[in-house]
Amino acid sequence: MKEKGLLIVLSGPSGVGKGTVRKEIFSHEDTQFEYSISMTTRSPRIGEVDGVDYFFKSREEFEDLISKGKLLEYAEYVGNYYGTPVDYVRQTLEDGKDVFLEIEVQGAKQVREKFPDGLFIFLAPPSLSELQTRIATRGTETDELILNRMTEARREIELMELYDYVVENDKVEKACEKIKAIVQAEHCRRERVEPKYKQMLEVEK
Ligand SMILES: Nc1ncnc2c1ncn2[C@@H]1O[C@H](COP(=O)(O)OP(=O)(O)OP(=O)(O)O)[C@@H](O)[C@H]1O
Ligand SMILES: Nc1nc2c(ncn2[C@@H]2O[C@H](COP(=O)(O)O)[C@@H](O)[C@H]2O)c(=O)[nH]1
Repeated sequence: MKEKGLLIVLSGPSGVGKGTVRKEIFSHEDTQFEYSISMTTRSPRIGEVDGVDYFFKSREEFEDLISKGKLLEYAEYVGNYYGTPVDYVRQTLEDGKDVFLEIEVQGAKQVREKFPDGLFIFLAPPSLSELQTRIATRGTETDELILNRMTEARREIELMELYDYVVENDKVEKACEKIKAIVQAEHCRRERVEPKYKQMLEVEK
């Protein structure tokens, strides 16, 4: 029987660098994970492409997906919906491939309930002031939205102890290496070789 893939959830406050870290990981050809593109009702930022960065939806379309059970998880975050398409995730895991989700903390909590054996990694900022600087430097939010995201960030950081691992995103390369090492270690931990040895010992008897 084909082994199922591993569900990897990268979460953490807005602006910590989840997208930057994810893009760096996926920029390498040897990366074996499949990225699940989220749905959102947020408007595209300059340069964002529908079907690449997100599937951009109206509120009506998103609420229809919720009512049809098409989302593995969803959350309303600073005035917009964000959610993960359930069919894509389940099918890709069934195909034996690892799926990588990059989502906020409320959504990660819901995924934990449905996939308790997923791998949950919290990306933490070096400090709150550095987090605020990163959101502001990105230049995508108004001053009011930066404050809203910082309020959320304080709540989210309190929940980091619920994760399997916390990785500090001080330097992007270092954070990526740690995440890849965690995933590799998790695969080794799950690879059960006992049946093979039991069989060998049986043959010897
Ligand atoms: N290690 C780092 N050191 C300095 N700047 C960083 C680092 N990681 C990311 N950044 C910068 O911080 C800003 C926010 O990064 P990014 O958009 O990846 O965050 P995010 O967690 O994905 O945010 P959101 O959840 O809002 O989408 C970007 O301008 C990015 O270039
Ligand atoms: N619960 C979910 N959160 C998601 C999903 N996709 C992205 N996100 C998170 O939302 C915030 C805001 O994102 P932004 O692109 O507007 O900056 C951020 O923390 C994302 O990680 C999802 O499918 N579900």
